[in-house]
Amino acid sequence: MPITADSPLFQLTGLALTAKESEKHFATLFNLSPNVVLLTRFEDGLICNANRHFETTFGWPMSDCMGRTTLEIGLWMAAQHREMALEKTLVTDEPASLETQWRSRDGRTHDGTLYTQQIDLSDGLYLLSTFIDNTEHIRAQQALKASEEKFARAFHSSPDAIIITERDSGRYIEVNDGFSRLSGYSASDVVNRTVFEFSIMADITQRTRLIQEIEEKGKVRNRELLGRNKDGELITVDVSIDPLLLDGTPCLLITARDISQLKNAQAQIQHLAYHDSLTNLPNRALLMDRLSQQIALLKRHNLRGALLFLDLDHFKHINDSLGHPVGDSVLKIITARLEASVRLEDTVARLGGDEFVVLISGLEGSREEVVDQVQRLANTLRELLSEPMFLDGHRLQVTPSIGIALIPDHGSTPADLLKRADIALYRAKDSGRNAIQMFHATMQKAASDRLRLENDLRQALARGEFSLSYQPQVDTRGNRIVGAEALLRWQHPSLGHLAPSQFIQVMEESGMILEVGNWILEEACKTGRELLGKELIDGNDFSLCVNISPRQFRQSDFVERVERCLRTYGLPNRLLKLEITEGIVIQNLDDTIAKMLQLKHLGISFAMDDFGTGYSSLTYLKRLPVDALKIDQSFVRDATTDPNDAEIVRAIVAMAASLNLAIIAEGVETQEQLDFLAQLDCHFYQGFLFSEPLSAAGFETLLRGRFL
Ligand SMILES: Nc1nc2c(ncn2[C@@H]2O[C@@H]3COP(=O)(O)O[C@H]4[C@@H](O)[C@H](n5cnc6c(=O)[nH]c(N)nc65)O[C@@H]4COP(=O)(O)O[C@H]3[C@H]2O)c(=O)[nH]1
Repeated sequence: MPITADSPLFQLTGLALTAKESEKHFATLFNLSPNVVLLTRFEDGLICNANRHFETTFGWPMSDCMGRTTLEIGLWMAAQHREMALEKTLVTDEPASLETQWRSRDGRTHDGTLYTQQIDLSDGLYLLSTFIDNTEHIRAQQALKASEEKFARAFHSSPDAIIITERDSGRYIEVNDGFSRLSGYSASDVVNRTVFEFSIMADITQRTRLIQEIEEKGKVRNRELLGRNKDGELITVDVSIDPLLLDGTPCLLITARDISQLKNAQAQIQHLAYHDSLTNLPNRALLMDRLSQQIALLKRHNLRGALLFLDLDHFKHINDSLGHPVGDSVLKIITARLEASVRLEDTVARLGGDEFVVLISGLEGSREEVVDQVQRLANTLRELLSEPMFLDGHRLQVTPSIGIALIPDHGSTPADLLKRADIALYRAKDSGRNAIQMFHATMQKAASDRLRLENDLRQALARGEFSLSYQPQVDTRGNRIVGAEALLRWQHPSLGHLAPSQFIQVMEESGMILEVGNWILEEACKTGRELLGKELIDGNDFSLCVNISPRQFRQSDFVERVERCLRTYGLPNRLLKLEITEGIVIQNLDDTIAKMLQLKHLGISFAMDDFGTGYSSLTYLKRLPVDALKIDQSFVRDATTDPNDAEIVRAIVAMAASLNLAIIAEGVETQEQLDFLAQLDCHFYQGFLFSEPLSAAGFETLLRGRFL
């Protein structure tokens, strides 16, 4: 209520004051009023007086607005507003109130409550207006409302469950939709009831501990808890809690998020990271983990364990010839057989491809007894895995090779043990496969020697340490040189000259034979070209024999490579004879035959090397388009002394004759051997008797001597 001249206070104080003093007093009150007070002429709003507050609030000093009307200075937002205010004063003597807006000099709008009252003074009718500026208050209220709305929206639309409970009683005060989604309970189900009446928190005793933690640390963040929904299902939730004071009551603001799916996904990822997807067996990472646990455990209990490293013999052939789906099924059957034959506490792992590892733990007894136990188990596994399996109409039999390392005898770290079991496996394979081999310290040396050899071999080609020797092949009838076999030589920087038998297999296994084999072919063709150019050999009556390893032959572009090489050196195709071994037919006979036919079509011929030492299947031989058989030197060597070998040589010669194949004997060292062969009508041979393998220059000299 504005203070006016008629106000009780004024009148009360006025009783004791003179008119002059009253006027002064009024002026003081007028100016000191915390509200805006304005005196205008009733009829037109001419500004007669305004207090300081008016001046500061609306930016109109008295000097600027005196003598102007309120409409002229734009105080009202609209002229009707003023009329409404005037009208209100007509119906009551009391100050009339009106919610309105006034505009300040700089155009800003002020919301306020306007009290107006007519004052009848001696010189006319006036309007005393008191404006209580509510702008800030209204703005603050609006901001509060907006903020409340914002929070209410955030509260209700949050994907997370948000719950407010009283801290001590556990009474639900408010829950959002997220809570209903998570728990299955609606707000009306729970509000005003306590958390103790539900089992939404699977273990309610945790609540006390959480409250304690809040008291100590001020909050709880991202705690993984178990919840239970209305259907009784357990859910894993991530919970954060903050303390809250509502109307003086300590409360808890709880946000919870269902992380069950996330946990499942995490568990799945974890599983995938530690398991092989095809067989679901533990993979290398998990095996290594279990192995290190086992090593510690066995040590503590003074027990032994064993690591069995298994690999399936010729598994690649199954994949290559019957396809990967059959290969996969074989691996699954092997997995099932392995799992069925070990104890639950043992681990069967797949390291990849056809490599499996069985970790046997807790073996008691003396070392001999443990070795015996493990060997018996390995043998059982070997027999079990070798049982035939029937897949896709195929009867398959896969045999394993098994390497064994004893824990802790053969290593104290997972890596060492695995490496040693692998070394033993390698030895088992080397000894003819389908075998079991226990690690032995001497194997370590062999393995590291082999590794060194492999590393040295990798650099041999680039360092120019390889060369080719040529061993002449002779026709006894006329003692003519009818060909030469190119033989690889390696001059090792520290070990000196190494025979191919010491490194060809390493090259074959490591794949280096592809690159080196290419080089051999090129080198032989280059020499052939030179000899031809010098007319030291007859393009129509000479065979340049090059050994081709199975892996080299299996290259998909092998035919093109050979053709390209011959073209590059301008060598007649018929000059080239490829020496293959029976190993070539182990894989995909049809493909081998197709490739051979392609090469034969180009004029290239084939000799079957080391005949008699391998499978020597007549079925293969009949189907393979070879031109010649080479009698292995092991038979030739003893043919004159051992009747068995003599018989074998005789049989090979007869077989060659009946299949219409040429025949050549290798390793002929004595005249006696030569005579024996001649008597069988075997006239072609190579061997020290005629010449050792010679360097290209040496061979050239030999040829030159014969032509001169
Ligand atoms: N005791 C005796 N030995 C004789 C006699 N005449 C020749 N030899 C040796 O017998 C081997 C004949 O070669 P191979 O049977 O193809 O057997 C070869 C062949 O399988 C392989 N090899 C050699 N060079 C190559 C090559 O360039 N590529 C491939 N893939 N394998 C090769 O290494 C094997 C051994 O080669 P080398 O050590 O050069 O041994 C050669 C040769 O030096 C003899 O009268 N008495």
